[in-house]
Amino acid sequence: MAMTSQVAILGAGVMGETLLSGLLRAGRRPEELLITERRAERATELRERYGVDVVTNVDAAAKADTLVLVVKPQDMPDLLAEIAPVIQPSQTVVSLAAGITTGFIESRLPEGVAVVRVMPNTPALVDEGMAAISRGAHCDESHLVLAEGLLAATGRVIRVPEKQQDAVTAISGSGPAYIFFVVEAMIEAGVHMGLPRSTASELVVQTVVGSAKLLRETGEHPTVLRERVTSPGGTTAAAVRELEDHKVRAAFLSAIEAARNRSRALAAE
Ligand SMILES: NC(=O)C1=CN([C@@H]2O[C@H](COP(=O)(O)OP(=O)(O)OC[C@H]3O[C@@H](n4cnc5c(N)ncnc54)[C@H](O)[C@@H]3O)[C@@H](O)[C@H]2O)C=CC1
Ligand SMILES: O=C(O)[C@@H]1CCC=N1
Repeated sequence: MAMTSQVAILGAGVMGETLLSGLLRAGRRPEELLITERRAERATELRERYGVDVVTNVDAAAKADTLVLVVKPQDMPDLLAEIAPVIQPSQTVVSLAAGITTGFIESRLPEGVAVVRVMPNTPALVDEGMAAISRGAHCDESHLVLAEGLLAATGRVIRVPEKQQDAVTAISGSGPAYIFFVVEAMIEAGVHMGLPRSTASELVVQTVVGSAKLLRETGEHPTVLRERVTSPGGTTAAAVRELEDHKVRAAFLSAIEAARNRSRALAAE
């Protein structure tokens, strides 16, 4: 039986810390949270920074009602083997690992444990995260609501059928990296044209933030917004023609399909 209403975050790397800090910002007390972390130095750093207890995986699985698994997909089998002997069907498992199915996790835990699969993203660190959640075989509404409560601390949450999770991973899970890639390229272009790096950086970052806000607040289709920037015979038309000539749109389609395929392959590994 779980003894408290604690949430344990198992694996406190980039995404584990993002969730931990988000829960604390959203008003959870450090005593309600536990973390586990294989790297001792990292564990000490997080305990000092956030005032949360660091425990072993077995202790976390014995104590917490909700276990949030945030290790790399490759580390998941070992972690599941470690917690399986102590976990009870009254506990809820929430997995943030790319490519790992609820069926895989269920098959390695005692019969009846509710598993929720989540794909978050790193803008959660500034409360602008996008998370998609899917139910496992033993989940009811209360488990989904519980997972939504955790993820809503750091941004938006939607529910998707699990078969869509590989595509979700490729779009919003990896998505911030594509945007940062574009930002890097735009800053580099500014520097090539002689702008100071700091000027180029400020211009690009605010342009990305402003464009995102315009999309969100107007609800307009991106094509409409792009057409508004594109004066006939003007500068934008010249640039967009180059993007089309370099098949940038096709490159995005291929890149995102590669991410989707990699998510599928992680499950097989
Ligand atoms: N970084 C991202 O943007 C996103 C990551 N994810 C998923 O989140 C998971 C974690 O990713 P990151 O945080 O980026 O990786 P990371 O490598 O930064 O963090 C994983 C942490 O788990 C620890 N760890 C590994 N095995 C452990 C064990 N048995 N017990 C305790 N701690 C253990 C590692 O020492 C490390 O600190 C992955 O499954 C990934 O697919 C999902 C969406 C976005
Ligand atoms: O690159 C990865 O595998 C993880 C999943 C989504 C974002 N980062």
